[in-house]
Amino acid sequence: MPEPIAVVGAALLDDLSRPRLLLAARRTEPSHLAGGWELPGGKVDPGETELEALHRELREELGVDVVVGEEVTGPRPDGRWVLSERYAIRVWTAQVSGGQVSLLEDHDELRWLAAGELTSVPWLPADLPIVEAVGRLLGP
Ligand SMILES: Nc1nc2c([nH]c(=O)n2[C@H]2C[C@H](O)[C@@H](COP(=O)(O)OP(=O)(O)OP(=O)(O)O)O2)c(=O)[nH]1
Repeated sequence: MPEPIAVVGAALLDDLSRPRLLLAARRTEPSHLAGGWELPGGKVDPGETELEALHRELREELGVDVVVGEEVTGPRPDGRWVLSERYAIRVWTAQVSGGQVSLLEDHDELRWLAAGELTSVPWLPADLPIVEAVGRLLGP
């Protein structure tokens, strides 16, 4: 099996120390993923670390700087979550430290969801177990 392409994503929380809300973003492309909700992020570019990629993607997509919290580890031995045959994602919690969350690229809607609202949007199927894990971090 070839190594999967590295993707990174942020479980952007309203407050890292007392999280109640998770940011969900609706994809605009490609067509087979459009309309599905995901965690902001994207592919790691050559020569970039995963965390550099995370900060870059959040600036590009949402126009924000963030403080990164803990990794939300997935079932793979390397902590990643399988997205598809080709892609696997590493996910970290994060909180906005600068700028306003805005729709700049790749998404056409954003929603801050409380624990009881996490199933109110159609997440991309691969994100469901990730969102479930993040949901366990959210308080009332
Ligand atoms: N960013 C992100 N991608 C996800 C999630 N769930 C999921 O299945 N994917 C898939 C969609 C894509 O096939 C792949 C990530 O690619 P991307 O399109 O977000 O990456 P990118 O911003 O670097 O895109 P590009 O520059 O190559 O167009 O992973 C998720 O929660 N976040």
